[in-house]
Amino acid sequence: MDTFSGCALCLPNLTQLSCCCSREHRPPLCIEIKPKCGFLPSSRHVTKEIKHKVCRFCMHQHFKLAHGKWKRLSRYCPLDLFSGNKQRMSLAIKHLIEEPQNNFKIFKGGECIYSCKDDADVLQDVDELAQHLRPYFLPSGSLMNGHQSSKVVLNELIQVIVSALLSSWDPRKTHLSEGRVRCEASLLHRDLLRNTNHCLPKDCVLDKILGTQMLDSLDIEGLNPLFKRVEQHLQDFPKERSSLQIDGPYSQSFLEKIQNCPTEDDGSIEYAVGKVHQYRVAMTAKDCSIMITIATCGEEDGPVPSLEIQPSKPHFTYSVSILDLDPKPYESIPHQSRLDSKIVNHYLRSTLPNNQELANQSVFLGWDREGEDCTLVFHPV
Ligand SMILES: O=P(O)(O)O[C@@H]1[C@@H](OP(=O)(O)O)[C@H](OP(=O)(O)O)[C@H](O)[C@H](OP(=O)(O)O)[C@H]1OP(=O)(O)O
Ligand SMILES: Nc1ncnc2c1ncn2[C@@H]1O[C@H](COP(=O)(O)OP(=O)(O)OP(=O)(O)O)[C@@H](O)[C@H]1O
Repeated sequence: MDTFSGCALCLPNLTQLSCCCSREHRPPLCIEIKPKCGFLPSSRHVTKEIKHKVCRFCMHQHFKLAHGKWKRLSRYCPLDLFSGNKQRMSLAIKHLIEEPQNNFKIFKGGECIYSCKDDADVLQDVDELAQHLRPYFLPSGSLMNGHQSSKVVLNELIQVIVSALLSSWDPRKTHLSEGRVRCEASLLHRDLLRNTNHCLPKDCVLDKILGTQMLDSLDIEGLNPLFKRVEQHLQDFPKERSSLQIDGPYSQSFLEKIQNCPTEDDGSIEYAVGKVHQYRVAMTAKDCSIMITIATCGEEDGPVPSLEIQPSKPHFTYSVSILDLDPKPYESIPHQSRLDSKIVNHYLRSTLPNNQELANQSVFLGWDREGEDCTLVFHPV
């Protein structure tokens, strides 16, 4: 905790439900998912073809493993989760359960019962999790036991999470462009990727997050020159830092700068600032978490509107919230640019044998072996 910050946020405890209708007094379950970026960039500014094919999360996994952040590769792909296709979403959640890293946690009655434990035997953990979940998803008299019941229980949990992620009051759909929702690193069968209808219910939590993430329309490669334009402007007119709201406040007028940003680059500072602000908001949405809190509802609780997730299964009351929305600082943009190059170069080097030669040559193309930008720029004299 930053005890010098001078301010603090007081938030409700999202692992609990404000109104828990269960008479059985079973503690609520809360599933926390940090979904990360759910689309492939289509910006013409992207210089590495691989970024149009493999998503940032999947490339980043190899970088994280190499740098010791995690011991095992996660098979989770955010593009599966954001696809709107229930089969793909279920697999994405299954992969999160297998290797939660910092993307998946489960709380029971406010206490974390499942999260990343890098040294633990994962299989044992999953069985332990199933034991916790059994009373929520299997009838008390069920004769099923052992491995079979764990599978059923985890499958039920996955179905409930999918339903909560897709829940929306709006009957309309957001159709997703196919080229942006298929990641070549995802382990899903190509047919499943090809023959599915990609759409999310409008206004479901995934639709809201994805829409905000997509404010990053230029990719960091297209954003970088605009960041430099803003930097130059601030050097020339330092007093404008405050009116351009570079460090906030994140008020209505900040929102207007984002909404009213010109669609084409007219060379103005307004365009550059608008795009930088949009990028920072998108970064926040790429790093936020979803909290899904559920509690069992008995039939004796009577009809409670919109609380039924699956008609033939146990009924749950639920709430879906978004967490960790603190704005990403303006100063982090150069770091983002360097990190992007490192991740992509590392991926090309480590996974694609045919790119070995390209990677070895990369020092001449402007990247050293660590992926740092080391381009020599020759100016006319
Ligand atoms: O850059 P990324 O994608 O690695 O995201 C960072 C997260 O790493 P992750 O990949 O989710 O393990 C990182 O997560 P951890 O602290 O590693 O759990 C932070 O959320 C970081 O945000 P901030 O700089 O602390 O505001 C995140 O940094 P931002 O890029 O969102 O600023
Ligand atoms: N309102 C809340 N209700 C319940 N749990 C919460 C709430 N806010 C945060 N948490 C829990 O605390 C964890 C850390 O929260 P958060 O990411 O907002 O803090 P942070 O200080 O930014 O930490 P970090 O730097 O690790 O991201 C979350 O992943 C979540 O498990």
